Amino acid sequence: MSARVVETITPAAALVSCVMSSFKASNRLPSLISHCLLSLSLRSITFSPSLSQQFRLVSSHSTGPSSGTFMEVVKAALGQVSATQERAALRAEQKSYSYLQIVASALNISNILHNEVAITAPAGCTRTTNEVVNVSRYLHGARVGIVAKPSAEFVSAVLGTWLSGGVAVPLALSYPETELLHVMNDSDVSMILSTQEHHETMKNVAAKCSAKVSVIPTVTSMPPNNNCNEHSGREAVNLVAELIREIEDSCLLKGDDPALILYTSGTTGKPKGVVHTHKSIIAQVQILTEAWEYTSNDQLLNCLPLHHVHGLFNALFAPLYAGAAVEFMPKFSVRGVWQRWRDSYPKDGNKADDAITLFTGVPTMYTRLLQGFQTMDADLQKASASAANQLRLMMCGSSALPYPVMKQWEDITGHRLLERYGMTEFVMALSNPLHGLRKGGTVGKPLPRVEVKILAEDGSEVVRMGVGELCVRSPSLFKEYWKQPKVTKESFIDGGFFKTGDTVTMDEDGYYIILGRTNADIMKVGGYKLSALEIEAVLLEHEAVLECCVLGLSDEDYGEIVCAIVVPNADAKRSAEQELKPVITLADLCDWSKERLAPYKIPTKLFLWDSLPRNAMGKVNKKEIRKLLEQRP
Ligand SMILES: Nc1ncnc2c1ncn2[C@@H]1O[C@H](COP(=O)(O)OP(=O)(O)OP(=O)(O)O)[C@@H](O)[C@H]1O
Repeated sequence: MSARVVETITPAAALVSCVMSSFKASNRLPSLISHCLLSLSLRSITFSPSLSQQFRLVSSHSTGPSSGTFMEVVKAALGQVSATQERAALRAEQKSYSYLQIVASALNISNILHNEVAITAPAGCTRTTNEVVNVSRYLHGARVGIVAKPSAEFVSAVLGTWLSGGVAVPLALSYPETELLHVMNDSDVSMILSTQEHHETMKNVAAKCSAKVSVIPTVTSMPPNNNCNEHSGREAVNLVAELIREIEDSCLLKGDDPALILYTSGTTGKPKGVVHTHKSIIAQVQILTEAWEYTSNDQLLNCLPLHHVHGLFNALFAPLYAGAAVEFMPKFSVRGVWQRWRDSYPKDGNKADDAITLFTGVPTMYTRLLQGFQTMDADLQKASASAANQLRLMMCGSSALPYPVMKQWEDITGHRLLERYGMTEFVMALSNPLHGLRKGGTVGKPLPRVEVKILAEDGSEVVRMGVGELCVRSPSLFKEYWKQPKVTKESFIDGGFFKTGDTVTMDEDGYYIILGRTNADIMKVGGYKLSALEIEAVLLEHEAVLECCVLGLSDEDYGEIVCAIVVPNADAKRSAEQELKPVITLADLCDWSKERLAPYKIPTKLFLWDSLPRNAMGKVNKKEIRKLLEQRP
């Protein structure tokens, strides 16, 4: 029996059930790519009856495993596809890209990788290229760095890497060279796929770590006002036939093989490479699709970077998995977002064909959108609020959503933001419900198939309403920290629960409350353990406060003291300037806080800043700020 047959027998059963149940895949799929490509191809290709006949002809001649195996199911499913409109999978910069175009480009990239990366099978690998026919593309888990703004090119580079048996390493465009080199050296990238605009820069960087660089070819977009038939005829048939061969090749992958390495933001230490497998990725997209009911009727506006899980999973992989369309706005623009919503739902009550139905963002995005809203005239405000109201779902996460922002957003748009909690290592674990009560200040309950527990410092399990470290077990859990077996081992407790490093508690209804990163947000002040997030939430209610950051500074007497950094809002600044007095003093703040905070939680140090230094995900690196403040004379 050939190696291919061995590899494909188990997934075959999984795929049968997947196809039979309207493409809701089972957990045993061998790789995300197989499923994505299956769904993509099924949803996108225009088949006239004659084409279906042609296709059956092609497929029956293709060299695949015998009847009943993985590819037979795909071929049968494809053969049954009736005439459907070719729809957009992605939109960016006024262009639309069909699923088929993305897939075609992924195939192209797979060819580039095949030609450029000479890979030998690692020692101990039983799946050598000699054992099977037509698997010369297989990269045996070689890392491929991807440098592209959110675009069709980015998506096809990831899919092309997976098709080739490579591991995708999305690289941040914003990284300074030293950080980029750290990530590239740490992950040992063999090849960088970059778009033309970053090619020269990447050539210079890659030369320093002996990686090759290749340009991601521009993905062909759909012709304007013509949604179908661009790939009709033999071209489509040939593409699909090639796609099938690629899927066959990708059967070499096991679910447990690495697919993706994402680097943590480094807010709690040096960035670590978090390795996700095909299995953990498919599990996560299924969980999100189920929890938030993503469907092919959805269109998501994605303004997030794609080297973090929020932008990559919640706002790209999961919607694509569900057959939805994703529209990129690579540079978040307050005007642009409001405008896009107004275009989706024009005043006359109509809904545009490409109307956005889903939005997800970090809290600072909503703060900025609210500021933008305040600057509009009454008519524009009315149109904007009404348009936003018509989206199906608006979500928020990556850091704590301040209650005043949530409240104001709901007052204006009618949407109670769905706040959820996640982390690079397991993507998403807790979420407020799609249906049912969304509680401000909480991140809801475990998502489907996710288990959590709270552990006290002595390792005992904390019961209801107690405080401790959140531990997560989920099919979406990462496999390991790249090349850090010791750190990986230390991150898990018995039973396979991952220690998040976040201190949490639970309210009377079983909703989880994030108190913050144990080593950055939990302050030890004179014997009390205080949550910086809790104090921030209160200070944000002050009328002069636009943003704030609370952290503990070392102190000889108390261990730590509570320090608040406040960014005042424009109104407060203006009236302070007119009255020639400070926007807010520590004495004012203490006075105001007395009725809202216990005495030991009231800040004893205050800084007024023009803005807070935030990373691409809107997060403040408190360790860096603390270092800076403690170094001051
Ligand atoms: N809704 C939320 N409310 C509060 N905190 C959140 C929320 N969602 C995510 N977080 C915080 O973000 C963290 C995960 O972010 P990420 O995986 O990017 O790691 P990081 O803390 O930014 O970087 P590093 O792991 O390097 O420290 C969580 O552990 C939690 O502290």
